[in-house]
Amino acid sequence: MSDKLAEICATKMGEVATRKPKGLAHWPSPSPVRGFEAALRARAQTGFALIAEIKKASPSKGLIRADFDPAAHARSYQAGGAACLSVLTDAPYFQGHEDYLVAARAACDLPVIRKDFIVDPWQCDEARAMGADAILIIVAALEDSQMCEIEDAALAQSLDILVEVHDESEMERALQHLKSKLIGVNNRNLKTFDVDLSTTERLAKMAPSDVLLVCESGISTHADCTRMAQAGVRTFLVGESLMRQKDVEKATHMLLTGA
Ligand SMILES: O=C(O)c1ccccc1NCC(=O)[C@H](O)[C@H](O)COP(=O)(O)O
Repeated sequence: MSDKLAEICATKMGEVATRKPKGLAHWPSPSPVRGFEAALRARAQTGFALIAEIKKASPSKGLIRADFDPAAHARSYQAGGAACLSVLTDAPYFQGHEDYLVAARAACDLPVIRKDFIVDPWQCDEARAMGADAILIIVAALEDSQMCEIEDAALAQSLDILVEVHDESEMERALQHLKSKLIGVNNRNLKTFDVDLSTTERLAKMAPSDVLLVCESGISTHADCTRMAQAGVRTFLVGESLMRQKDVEKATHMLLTGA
């Protein structure tokens, strides 16, 4: 595990150990789950499928968007053609908040992943209570037994799971131990924060045909998407490059269609 990821996970474990899960008392009426993986699979059959990320700040770039409005972003992403949303709820490193997920999901019809560092199964219950449709499992952050427990907790809540890998050994662990067929290859090196799209091209060769691969991080143009499609990957998770745009709807459409 990289030093940065270890630091983030230690912070998250401290937080999880010292506070109680927020549940139905906090979010009294979670709406029915929206199919996250199904939406991506449907869209990837006919074009590029986009998970558009609502990301105020990041460890690598600091503040990305000062005039941050998650509901407005959600509407623009949907109008621009996104299939799903990703909303950062981690506060210490991404300046995220659970309220951003609630606001974004209420503003559109898209399925939403709670983008956070899930280190304890109860975070899955909390994710569903706030309205999330999917959670992230970061293979690099967890032991095999931990990631299986978290996956089972997510499935018990009818949540979809995006499994995130960075290299060959993490891809092998994901394929060997987890049930989810939605696997994201993160192109960001967590030691240097450099992004290298060839990571997806390399790891795509390892994925069985029933796995839907998601190319994560460092995508900023339609040409990037077209390049990834040569490796058989038609599904993308994009944050920063869209968050920095003035006209988010137009930029989302341009990313997906090239026009
Ligand atoms: O974005 C970061 O700086 C970062 C640093 C450390 C751990 C994770 C990080 N990002 C999480 C993500 O997976 C990205 O937000 C997501 O793939 C979108 O990437 P991008 O399009 O490059 O914003």
